[in-house]
Amino acid sequence: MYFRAHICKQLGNRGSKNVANWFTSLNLRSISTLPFATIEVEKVSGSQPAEVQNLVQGKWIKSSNWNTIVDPMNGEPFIKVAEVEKSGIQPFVESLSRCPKHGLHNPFKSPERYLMFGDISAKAAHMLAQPEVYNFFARLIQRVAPKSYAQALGEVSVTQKFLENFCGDQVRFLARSFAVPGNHLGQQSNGFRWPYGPVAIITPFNFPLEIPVLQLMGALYMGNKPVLKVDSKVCIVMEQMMRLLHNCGLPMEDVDFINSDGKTMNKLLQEANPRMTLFTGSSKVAEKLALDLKGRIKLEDAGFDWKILGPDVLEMDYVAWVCDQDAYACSGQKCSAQSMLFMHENWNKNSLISKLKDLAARRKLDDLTVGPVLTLTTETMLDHVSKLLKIPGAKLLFGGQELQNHSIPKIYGAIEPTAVFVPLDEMLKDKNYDLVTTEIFGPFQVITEYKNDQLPMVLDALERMHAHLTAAVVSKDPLFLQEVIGNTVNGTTYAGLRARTTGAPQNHWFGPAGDPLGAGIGTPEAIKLVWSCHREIIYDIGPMPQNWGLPSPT
Ligand SMILES: N[C@@H](CCC=O)C(=O)O
Repeated sequence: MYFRAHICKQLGNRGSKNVANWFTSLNLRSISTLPFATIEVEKVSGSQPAEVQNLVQGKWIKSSNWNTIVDPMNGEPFIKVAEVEKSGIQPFVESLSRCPKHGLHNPFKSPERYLMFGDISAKAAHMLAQPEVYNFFARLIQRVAPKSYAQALGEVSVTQKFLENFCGDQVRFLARSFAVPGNHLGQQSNGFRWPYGPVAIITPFNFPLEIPVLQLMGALYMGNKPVLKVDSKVCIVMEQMMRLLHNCGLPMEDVDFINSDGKTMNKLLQEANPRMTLFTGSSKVAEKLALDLKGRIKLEDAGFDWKILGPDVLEMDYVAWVCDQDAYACSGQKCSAQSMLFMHENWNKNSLISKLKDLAARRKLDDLTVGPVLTLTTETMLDHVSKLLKIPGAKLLFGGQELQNHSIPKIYGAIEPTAVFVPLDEMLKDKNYDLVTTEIFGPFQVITEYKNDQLPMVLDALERMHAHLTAAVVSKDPLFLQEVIGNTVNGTTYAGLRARTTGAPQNHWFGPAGDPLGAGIGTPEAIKLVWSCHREIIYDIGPMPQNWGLPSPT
């Protein structure tokens, strides 16, 4: 993306220090003059808390129930979210119910809306490419889901590029149909992409902009009417983005935006009965929703994502750097984060671990290259480390300590980038396997080692895992890549010397495989699969066969 290249060049000239300060010191147009924004991102604080509202039936509404969000960096209450209570869901239920099953548009109804969304995407992409706008969103993401400026900007960049991809005619091309000649004159079958109509989207805290925008726009493009719920801790980002989209022409009534607790959302889903719900988040909630919604759901849930370093040791510094980014960028809070590294013994002989340790030591709270963990406490994570260290042969490779000199509130976690070594044979034992493969959504990974003849054990470990989201096979040997890819299932698998587990841009399908409920995000295939179903219209218009006579019954 051109603005990314521009920024990187600037950053290169200045070093990566204090990037946020550098941006705020730029002579940017005052944030309050952004045509859509209702907040000033640098001013949101305990003394000037921001408010987040709900949108239903085309109107922004407050609520008498305010949920206070604390600043993850210092515990100050800094955002007030108007949360809809159970008694307040009726307008949302009515709004969804007004949308028929055949959607707001489809190939036979209001096709001009496909073009309208092409225009909205073009305008929104252009707007997000303006420095004052992308900086606004990158900083807002940093305020609520602390990550480095580069990581926050990466999220804005993926979103901007995604919108560019669906400008002009690209939305209508998503609904491309096909025709197959029939058995006789006048018969022809046509396959169409059909919307579900009323739908729901539930998204997590870790990508406050990228995940909701990509899913929301996909839902809209295909003709659905979504109600969107984003994790309350970060919902302010999407609330502001909704305002940007309205500014770019999105009709106010096309999307409802709700803030509530999980129970209220569950009640809304039960009563409004959306035809499809897309859930991105933890496996536990996903399983409950699948039951409650009787399977009318698609999921992008947890990933215990792994990387295998093959026997050929090459480009050690590069591979070590990718491992560090995959395990610890965003403090390990990506669904794609590297949770387990299987390293061929040749890498261990070549000091990979000491390189990983040095790279992890560069991370600091000042620039948010390591920061608060929003779903686990320090105690829970360190407790997990101690349990792993009781396994025979296990050892702490680095980390394992609370961050120093921080004011991250106790409800959140704050640990150094951490790696624990667990021997492969111990990991595979039934009594250890579940513990070793428990996903810790923080700056934490397990590292293990294998020898040439132990690849089947590694593949066995992978076969026994439950969530199959991202994976990386690092090797130049095509036969090795073939062997590992052919015996595994992860939906987004990178293969080759530069393989990674994280950082999927909008042009890579991102989603789990091996699960009929698995959803995808980003690409045209993901949009079509998640947000539309197949409808076949078989035209059979005649003429009647010559000399047709009444056949015997069959
Ligand atoms: N692009 C992000 C994932 C977004 C999730 O749906 C990554 O690669 O970690």
